[in-house]
Amino acid sequence: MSTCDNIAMENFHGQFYSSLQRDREYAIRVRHAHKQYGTNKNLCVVLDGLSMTVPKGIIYGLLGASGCGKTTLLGCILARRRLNSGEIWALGGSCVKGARVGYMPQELALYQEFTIRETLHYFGGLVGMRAKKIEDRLNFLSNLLMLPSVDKKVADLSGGQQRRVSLASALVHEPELLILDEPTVGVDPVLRQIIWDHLVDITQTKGTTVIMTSHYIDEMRQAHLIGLMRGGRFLAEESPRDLLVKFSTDSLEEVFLRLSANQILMKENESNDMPGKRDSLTQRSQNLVEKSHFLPSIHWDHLRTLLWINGLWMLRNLPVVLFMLLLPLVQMSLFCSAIGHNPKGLTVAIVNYETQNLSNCDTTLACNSSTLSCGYLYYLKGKDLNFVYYESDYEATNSVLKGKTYASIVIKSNYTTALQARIAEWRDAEPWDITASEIDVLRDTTSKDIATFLKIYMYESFRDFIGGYLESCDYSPRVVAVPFQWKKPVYGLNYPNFTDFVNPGMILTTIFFLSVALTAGAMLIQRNQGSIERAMVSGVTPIELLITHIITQFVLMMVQLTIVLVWSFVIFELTLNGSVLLVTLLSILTGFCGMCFGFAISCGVDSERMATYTALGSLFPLVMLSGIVWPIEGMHYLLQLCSIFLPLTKATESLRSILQRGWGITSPVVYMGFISITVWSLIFLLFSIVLLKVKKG
Ligand SMILES: Nc1ncnc2c1ncn2[C@@H]1O[C@H](COP(=O)(O)OP(=O)(O)OP(=O)(O)O)[C@@H](O)[C@H]1O
Repeated sequence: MSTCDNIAMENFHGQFYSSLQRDREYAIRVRHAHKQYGTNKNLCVVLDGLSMTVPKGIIYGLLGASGCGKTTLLGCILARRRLNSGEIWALGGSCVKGARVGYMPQELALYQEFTIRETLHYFGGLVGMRAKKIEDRLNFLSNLLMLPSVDKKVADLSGGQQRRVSLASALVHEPELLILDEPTVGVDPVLRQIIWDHLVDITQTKGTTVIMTSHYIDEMRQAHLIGLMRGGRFLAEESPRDLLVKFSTDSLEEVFLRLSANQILMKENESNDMPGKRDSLTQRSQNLVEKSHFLPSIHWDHLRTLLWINGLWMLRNLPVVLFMLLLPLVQMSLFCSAIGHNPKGLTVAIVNYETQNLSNCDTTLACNSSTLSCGYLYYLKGKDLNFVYYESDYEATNSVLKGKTYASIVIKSNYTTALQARIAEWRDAEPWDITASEIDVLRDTTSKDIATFLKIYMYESFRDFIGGYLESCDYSPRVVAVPFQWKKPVYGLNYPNFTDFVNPGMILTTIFFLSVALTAGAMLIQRNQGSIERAMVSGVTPIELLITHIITQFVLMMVQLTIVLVWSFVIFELTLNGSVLLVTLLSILTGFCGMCFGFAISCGVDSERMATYTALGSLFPLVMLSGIVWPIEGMHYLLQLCSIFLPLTKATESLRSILQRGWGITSPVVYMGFISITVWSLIFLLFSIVLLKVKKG
């Protein structure tokens, strides 16, 4: 049972039972409808106690100036907008949707990239029509509405042709009730008459009820009944013939003008004589705001058609889809090859006062060596540095000042003898020997990482050099080593690398934000094209929309995920010590969370531009505060508190522990990541559903 039917069932009881019997004779009955937009300051009352009666099997023309509320009234009849107060009964229930109604909105609300045939199969499929029947109707309607080749894309049609496809989409399933918002705009007079003849024919032969709006007042002569709307009410609701006779004219336009003038006069009298009458009228109207339920109402026809249309959309937008699939590949390739590797080929200025003759520089480490400086430089060069030799420390300093080199290394003239003395007489070493055995280093530390790496290279090469020299003198190298015994790390590598640290966060951020972009983009495109609105009138529920989008995006996300994981662990061989299954599951949950966030964004904002700003605006705080590029322990304690509540923080910690520590799901750090990302997905989903509900008004 659909949401609509549920509401109708609720309202069967009590005071409405008898009136419902009466309402069954009418296609539509509206009583004391009040609808306003905005709040106190910007209050705009569109329907002001309006009542409307549409018998079955007639054409009802809704006329009125632009902005008088015709579209709003149709939206309320279709339960796409809520009344503030008043009652609406449509085809015997409190709202009407699905196969019983055909709706042509004012805006086009068609997928531009689909052909006429695909468009009609989409709308027919949504209301459960079989393909054969749709084809028959397609032939009939394309002849009737003089459509071009049915295999032409909607985007390639003229404005008038596109509106005719929109009309055909409303007519395809031969509904009981047709609601057409300006169906004849942009249609030439001959075709306009053909459309009118068809509408008259289906009211007579099939008992169809048609409610239509038009700006061409005089074409409404052909309607059985017209409602002239102004100031939120009807000036008249009669047959055009009666109105023309009553006002002794042959122009409906003149009738409208004279009724409008009467209304202005009456309003002036009302406000002089009876202030407050309007308020009491509004208050007397019973508030029967439709209760919208989010009970799962799922139809296979809807799911099948929505999935087909989503797949077709991807096929028609192949460059966009390919871009979304290639993006993670490019991103992971760039990340793995550009981030976290030790800098190589750094240029360093060298001044070796011990020997300026490089060809004579003996690098052999022997106890009686006279050029130990050459030995040290040999080890340092092994760190892949690029040496530039200078004759004086003045020149070397200048090269650092001018940014030609990252550091200058100056070795004093009696380096070897001083170093040998320092080692042999370590306790009684003379101060000048200590000074002469020191190497002077001048660095440019504007790049923290390069400065740190240079320092590490110099320490490590000195450790290896001095160790080799001491061994050649039969000393233990440990005598001069820093007195720590670095055991093999419990988790991680002897030389931890930055790529491994950032990779878990990188994988999750990539999956999360690609899902956000895909989902928010697809939903907004459809919403702004009006196709979601139209699908909902065809009976599609928000839950069905969510399910089909989740399935479609899920397929894309799985491809993206496979690319990201294969690139990280197979191609770039980053550390993977834990379970591949857990890594995959956590990544899927993160992608799902991204989808839910994308839904929330698309429900919360109205334009793709705002969606992009929101997604970008959330990307940076998430990357900065989730411990992805820098440990959370290094952040301000207030930010540390914030970071706990972000969706990617616990998930990143969890993935890092799986990848590097090899921990399983029983570890609290690991399962907290799973719990946190699941809770966030639910929060985003609930938020989307609440927004959908609230925004409907
Ligand atoms: N979502 C909204 N929020 C605020 N105001 C709205 C909203 N939708 C419509 N309105 C206002 O309500 C009034 C009636 O709009 P509506 O679209 O129903 O008019 P209309 O009679 O269909 O106009 P037209 O013939 O030009 O299509 C207009 O003044 C419009 O600005």
